[in-house]
Amino acid sequence: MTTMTKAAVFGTGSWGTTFAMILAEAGNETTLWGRRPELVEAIDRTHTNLDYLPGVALPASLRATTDPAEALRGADFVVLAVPSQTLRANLAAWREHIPPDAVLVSLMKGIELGTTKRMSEVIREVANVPEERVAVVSGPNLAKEIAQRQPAAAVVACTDEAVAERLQKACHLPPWFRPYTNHDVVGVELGGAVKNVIALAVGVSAGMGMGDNVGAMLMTRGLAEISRLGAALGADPHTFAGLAGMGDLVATCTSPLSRNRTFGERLGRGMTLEEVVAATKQTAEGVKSCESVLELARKHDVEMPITEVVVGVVHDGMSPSEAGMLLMSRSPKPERYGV
Ligand SMILES: NC(=O)C1=CN([C@@H]2O[C@H](COP(=O)(O)OP(=O)(O)OC[C@H]3O[C@@H](n4cnc5c(N)ncnc54)[C@H](O)[C@@H]3O)[C@@H](O)[C@H]2O)C=CC1
Ligand SMILES: O=C(CO)COP(=O)(O)O
Repeated sequence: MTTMTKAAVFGTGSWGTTFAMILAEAGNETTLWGRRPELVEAIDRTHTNLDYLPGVALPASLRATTDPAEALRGADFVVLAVPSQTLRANLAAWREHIPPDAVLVSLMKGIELGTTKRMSEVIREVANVPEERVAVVSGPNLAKEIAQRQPAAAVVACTDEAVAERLQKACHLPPWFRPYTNHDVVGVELGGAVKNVIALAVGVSAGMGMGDNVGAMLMTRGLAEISRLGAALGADPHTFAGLAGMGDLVATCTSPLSRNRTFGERLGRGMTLEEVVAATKQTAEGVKSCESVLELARKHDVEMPITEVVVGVVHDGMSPSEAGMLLMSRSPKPERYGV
């Protein structure tokens, strides 16, 4: 007799809820953990998440709870979808209930402020687990499209190929969700975190009224920045041509659904930072992670000019036109990729 795979998903935001839908429909016994009792109760009873996914019918088999111990009981996969900057504190509160052999899965796309750690590093440190028990899911996965059952592909990364394949199997749901495996955890995570910073830049340019040449320039040179940082941190350069690199960069930088692009667009249109923050109801990871990405780049002596001006515009009062001027006035150089 085969027993059902059990998954606990932490975070009832748009991506946590959508990924929990996929896991539940793929046949895993899935429980969603959330902070707010009213929302959790509504998900559990009415199978809807009106706050984050209005109009979407969640699978009847998907359970929800505010009790981490209940969600984690017997879990094979512990999927983490909270904001990157709160993960450390969240996980510290949950770790005592995590089953000893469970695989911890990060859906998050950020770099921790202060430590410059990737989410898989934070998970390993706080939950005290080896790298073979930590996996990352990333790629062009705008949650709202997937929740409406549009097809999407993703990358499931783990240094242990067998673990990646196990997770791939658990979330493979034809014709809706197609996960590929990859062993390059560093590259997959960097692609996901840094594309948010580049999406802020593309958004600012669009908000200023710039056209597609500017967007394409920022995306392409942004990919060069991601690749340079990846090379310095030991990532596989091929990862950045894949779904978690180029794929996610294009989806996020071009989609009106992207919170990061939209945040940038509002700044580019002349709204103040306070106004944009007040108008942004969901997690736009690049807003905080641009600072930790830049710090990481400086630690490793990597030049990231787009990231620098994003930090300037978002945090240091630089005007969007000053940012554009700075980028375009850099000394001319040959186009070389990954250096
Ligand atoms: N929405 C999307 O399309 C995708 C998002 N991601 C990543 O997934 C992660 C989560 O994003 P979303 O679900 O979109 O965010 P969201 O903003 O929709 O939801 C965040 C969730 O975290 C909870 N939360 C906020 N502060 C918390 C705290 N202090 N402690 C515990 N829970 C807290 C919120 O209540 C909410 O349930 C982010 O790192 C994001 O970059 C990745 C792929 C796609
Ligand atoms: O990561 C995402 C798509 O893959 C979502 O991007 P935003 O966080 O900018 O909405």
